[in-house]
Amino acid sequence: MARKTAVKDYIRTIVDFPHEGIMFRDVTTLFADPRGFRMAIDQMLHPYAGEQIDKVVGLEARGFILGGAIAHQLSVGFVPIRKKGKLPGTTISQEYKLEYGEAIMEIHDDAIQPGEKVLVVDDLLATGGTAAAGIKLIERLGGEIVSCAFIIDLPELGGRKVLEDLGMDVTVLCEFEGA
Ligand SMILES: O=P(O)(O)OC[C@H]1O[C@H](OP(=O)(O)OP(=O)(O)O)[C@H](O)[C@@H]1O
Ligand SMILES: Nc1ncnc2[nH]cnc12
Repeated sequence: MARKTAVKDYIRTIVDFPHEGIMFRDVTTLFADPRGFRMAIDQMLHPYAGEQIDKVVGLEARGFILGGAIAHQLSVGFVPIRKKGKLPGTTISQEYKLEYGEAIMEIHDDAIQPGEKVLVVDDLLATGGTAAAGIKLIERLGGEIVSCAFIIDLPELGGRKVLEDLGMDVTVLCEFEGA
């Protein structure tokens, strides 16, 4: 490939993973490259310069990698939203739809204080089910979501509209066609 100049150039596509017909957009190649990783973090943060953000919330699992770096850069705390049964303290739960069946996300019930301004972070927006569950958990704790930031949007899967219909501001760094 020619010289990489954009975040999208660092993302690898694996065909037929985890199922036949899926074009898996693999951000590990972006994370592994110091220039690419810094570019992604800087660009994800850029729209929020000067905005008040009290907490960064990352969605399991790749949202933890991005969220940790972004929270560190902002000098604010990081909060994980995890799949059911992983968090040790008292949690609240939210069901969400997967391609097949349903799953449950959880957050510690003392992780966000009412009125705190929250930035939600994940690597990829597909159907929006994961992020919508995260949004509901944060709002149930009284958090005020400033925005939801992703590296990748898969527009054909409609997640951006799902989040915007929930009243969310959404930022993405790049789009890929196909599921
Ligand atoms: O918009 P959606 O249709 O909800 O899909 C997006 C989610 O799917 C991927 O995570 P995955 O469920 O593969 O979990 P993992 O990061 O723990 O592997 C991705 O990192 C998002 O969190
Ligand atoms: N195509 C895809 N690539 C990576 N992660 C995903 N999560 C849902 N769809 C995905």
